[in-house]
Formats: sequence, structure tokens, C-alpha cells
Amino acid sequence: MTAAAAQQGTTHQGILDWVTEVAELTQPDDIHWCTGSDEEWVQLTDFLVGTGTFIRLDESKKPNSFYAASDPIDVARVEDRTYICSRDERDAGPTNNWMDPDAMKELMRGLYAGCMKGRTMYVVPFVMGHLEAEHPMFGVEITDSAYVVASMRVMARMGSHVLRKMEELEAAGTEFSWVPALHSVGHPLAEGEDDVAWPCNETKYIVQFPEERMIWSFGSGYGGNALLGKKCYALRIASVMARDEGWLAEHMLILKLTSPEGVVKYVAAAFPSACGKTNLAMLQPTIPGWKVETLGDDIAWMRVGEDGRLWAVNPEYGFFGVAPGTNEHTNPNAMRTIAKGNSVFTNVALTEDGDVWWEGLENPPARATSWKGEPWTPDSTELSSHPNSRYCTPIKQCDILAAEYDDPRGVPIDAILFGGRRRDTIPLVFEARDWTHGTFLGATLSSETTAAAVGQVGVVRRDPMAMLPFIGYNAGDYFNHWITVGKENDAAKLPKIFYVNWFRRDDDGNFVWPGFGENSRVLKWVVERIDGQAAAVETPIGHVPTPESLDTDGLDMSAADLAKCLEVDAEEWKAELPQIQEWFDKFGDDLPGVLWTELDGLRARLEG
Ligand SMILES: O=C(O)CSc1cccnc1C(=O)O
Ligand SMILES: [Mn+2]
Repeated sequence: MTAAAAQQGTTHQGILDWVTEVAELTQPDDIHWCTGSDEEWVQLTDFLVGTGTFIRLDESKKPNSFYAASDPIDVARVEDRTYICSRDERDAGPTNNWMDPDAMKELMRGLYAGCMKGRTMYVVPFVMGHLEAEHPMFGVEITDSAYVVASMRVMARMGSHVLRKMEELEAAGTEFSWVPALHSVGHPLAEGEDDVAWPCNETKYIVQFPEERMIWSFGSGYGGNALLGKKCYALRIASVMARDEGWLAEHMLILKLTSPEGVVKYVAAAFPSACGKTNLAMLQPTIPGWKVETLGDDIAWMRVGEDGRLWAVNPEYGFFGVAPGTNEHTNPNAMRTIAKGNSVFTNVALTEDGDVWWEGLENPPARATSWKGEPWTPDSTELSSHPNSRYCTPIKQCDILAAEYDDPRGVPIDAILFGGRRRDTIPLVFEARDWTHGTFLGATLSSETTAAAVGQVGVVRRDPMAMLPFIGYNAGDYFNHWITVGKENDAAKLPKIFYVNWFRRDDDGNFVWPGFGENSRVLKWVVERIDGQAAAVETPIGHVPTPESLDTDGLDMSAADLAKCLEVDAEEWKAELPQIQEWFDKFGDDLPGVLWTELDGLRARLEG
């Protein structure tokens, strides 16, 4: 299958050739070219209700919305089955699984052979980012999952208008390419065999071929494994494009912060999976007069503009947010967005009156059906919803969506926040000394693992720029790319870099910082630092707020607890040094020397 070659031909013929090749291999019963129309949504959702994959929710509760429960073997991203199959193993680097691309293709052709028998092959033309962008980032996903098509319609700009745009560009002789993204649940149906509610396969492969800008996925129907525009394209493939073309594809939210005086700042923030990006992206400030609007909660593409500033767009068209913990206190804006319907809820609980519920949501139902299909009550010892259960909801429904979301140029970022989930060591917020030091902070970011990926939860791991599962190439080269962006551009125009940690705990294990809307106080300090108005203490790790420089008016917190939030414990940081050394040793000569210099500087300042 020469998808890359298919990209070179005329678009329509190129796509047709690729679709033909895939159909010959996978042998679907029929082929459906997705239009993205409302009529198609109705056909798809009716079909999914018919197969038992979808349960239609009550129109008065969540209009035009559906419930799905996955197979328990298919509930999250499968990092151990995710591969970067670069030609040279070195280019995958020590943080990625690698296999020789030809060997992987051989293996997966064996899996794809006949895998779509009894099913429909859907061809999904889509674009990540704006169709009106200077260089639209096209993709075509082939999938045998109607659930994936329905979810892609929420998460990406998809359908006939995308194909027409490609044809227009082709007619105008304008150069462009498209990413072929092949997906199968890996569950062929024999003649007359009924489908299961959640078809998938014990064997899963989520594979990126970076030089070919191509994605092959097999065996999972869930989230980032199957909605290939998201993690596979907009991060893993896009990060390789960004390395080659001089921009950044990052795991970041984008928000717009407006002060009471009307001063606007744009902030991007990289937190590991399920560490609060969506909540921060839609923050409802507790400090009077401050306003947050969102542009995105998960992915940011950032390019240096002619003005030397870093301009960010959100390439996605929807939210695929963690449901548990989302409620009127933690994220009222998400709740209002979801309430408008047009959403797909996966692995949450289904209530008897045709609504959904999850842990942390107000008003637990007296009885419900859990994501495992079992009777559930508030007294159940089992969870109603999987910790990685998700809502999939159109971004346009968000009341605080910034108008700039629709601007193909994006917004100029003033501050980048790196954040993790650490119970100790990392203070509430501190500012990097400069871009290189900020890159060091990003490269050494650490966080307790979450349920967004299969594996143990709560283990502290290094998660550089919160991109560990999403860097499409050698992470040492990725760090060097960040360093280069700083070197090749005017530092005064680039965003200032900060490190935040909402999750510090006291000796009894309780969170010291209230978080959620109160995080607006940290954002205020950040923008006031940018404007040279907020005080800070110079510490071995960076610039930490003086207690007085944080706006604590109305904050129910003792001075001792605030001091605890801001504490820099030299012994805790000295304990980080060998961990950072061990992390950096993984990269050998691929690690930029300036990062070793930063580590030496930190050590010297701590021991000074
Ligand atoms: O893709 C999944 O199955 C869950 S992981 C996820 C989903 C949406 C946004 N981010 C993530 C992530 O792991 O970062
Ligand atoms: Mn994410």
C-alpha cells in the first residue's frame, strides 16, 4: 500500500487510488464517502443505535446525544502498543516504541487482510486547523467504525467541503498534501454474523510512519487510538512536521485572559493527560473583573509570526474531555457546553431517565447502569464510570469560546505554563529565568500518572512538555528544537515560561491549594510578571511569588498554607537532581548540552 505515493498524484485520484488499495486489502462490504452532513449524522447514529453501540439519551436531558460503553479491553490510549516507525531507529528515540517500518507494514498488512469483511469502509476527509489556513493541514481517515466517524465529526472539521477545498487547490495548481490515516477495529464479520456493541481486537497497533506522514491503527476503537486526527496526527505526525518546518505542535490548552482594565493576554499550558488542562482552559475566575475565554483544551500549533511572536491555533473542533470530576464547581463552562447536547459520552454511567452521570457530578442517581453494564447505586463499591470516561462535544457550543478561535492566524501567546501533578517539591508557580531555562523546566516536567493511559496510576514519571506519549521523534531532538526556537527568535517577543503545580499536598495528604477558579490568582500573577508589576523572590529554581504578590483577597487560606504552597525546599529539589540526571542519561549525546548546563546550574544554586 503506497499511501505516500497516493499523496503525490492528483488529489481525488490519489485518494481514490489509496481507497482502492485499502479496500482490496481489507475487503469491506461497501464504501461510504463521508459528507459530514446532518443527514449522515442521523444515518450513522441510527445505525449505531441499531447495533447497540449507541443508546440515545433523553432529548430533554442531552439533545441529539448518545451513550456508548466500550469493551473493558479498550478504554484508553495504549502507549505500549504505540509505535513511531521511523526509517532509522535513532529517530524514534528512547521514549518511543520502534519497529522497522517495512517489517511493521508487513505485520499490519497481515492484520488488515480481510479485516473489514461484513463492514462498511468509511472515508473521512478532514482538516486539522482551519480550512482557510494559509496551508490547510488535510487528512483522510479510512475507518470501519461508525463510532469513530461520528466522533470525528465532533472533533475535526470533516466532510465534503474539505474534499472540495482540496479539489479547488488542485485546480488552482496550489501545492498541498494530506495525511493518510488508516484505522480498523480489527473485527471482521462473517456472513450473517451480528455485530457486537464495541468491536475491537485483543491485538492493537497504533503506528506512525513519520517520514511518510502516515498513520496505521488496528484493533482499538477508543479515543486517541482511533480518532486519528487527534493524538496521532495533530501531535505525533505534526510534531515531526513542526521539527522540519520550524514550528511547534504541543499538548497545550490555549486561553484568553482579560483583566478588569481590559488588558488581554493569551496563555498556553502543557499539563500531562488528565491533569486539569480542560478545567484551566475554561476557568471561571474567582477574582473580580477577570475573564477567561477558551480557544482549546488539548492541542496547540504554534508558529513564529512576522512580528516575532508565537501565534497559536487549536487544530481541533471539539472537546474530548475527562468526565469524572467535571461538575458545576470544577468546570461550570464545560457543564454548560455539554448540556447543549450533540455529544457522545463513552464509559460513563447511564441513568434510568436517559441521562449520564459520573463520579464527582452533582446529584448522584438513585440507580444507574455502570459503564460495565452492571446495576449501580451510590452505595456501590464499583465505580459508575471508568476514570478515563469521556464526553465528546462540539467546541462551538462553549459559551466562553473566544472569537479568535475562528481566526486562522490564531493568537499571540504571552505565557507558556508547564504543569504537573506533584504532591511535593514543585511550588504553586514559578517563572523561568529565560527560554532555555524554561525549556529545561519543560524537559524535566514530572507528574503522577493518570488513567488516560493504560497502566499504574499515581507513579511519578518524567513527562517532558507533557508530550512524552506524543513526541513523534527522538525526544533529545525535540528538546533541541525548543532550544533552537529560542535561539533563532527574539527572546523579548517569545512567551515567558512558567511552571505551575495545583496538586501539592500537606502532611495529611490534603491538597494545600484550592485550585479550580482560584487558579485565576496564579494567572493574574503570571500576567503581572509579564508586565513587570508582580514581585518575585529569586530562588535556586526560578522566580517564585512573594506571598504578598499573589492576590489573596477573599481566598480562604491561612498564611501558613500559602507559604507551604510557595515553599522551595532545597532538600526536596536536591532529591530531584539524580532523577533528572537519570532522565537525561537516557538521551546520551542526543541531549542538547545546554540542558546539562542548566542542570549543573541548578545543582550549584541548590548547594550554593
Ligand atoms: O484518547 C484517549 O483515549 C484518552 S487520552 C486523551 C483524550 C483527550 C485528550 N487528551 C488525552 C491525553 O491522554 O492527553
Ligand atoms: Mn491530551
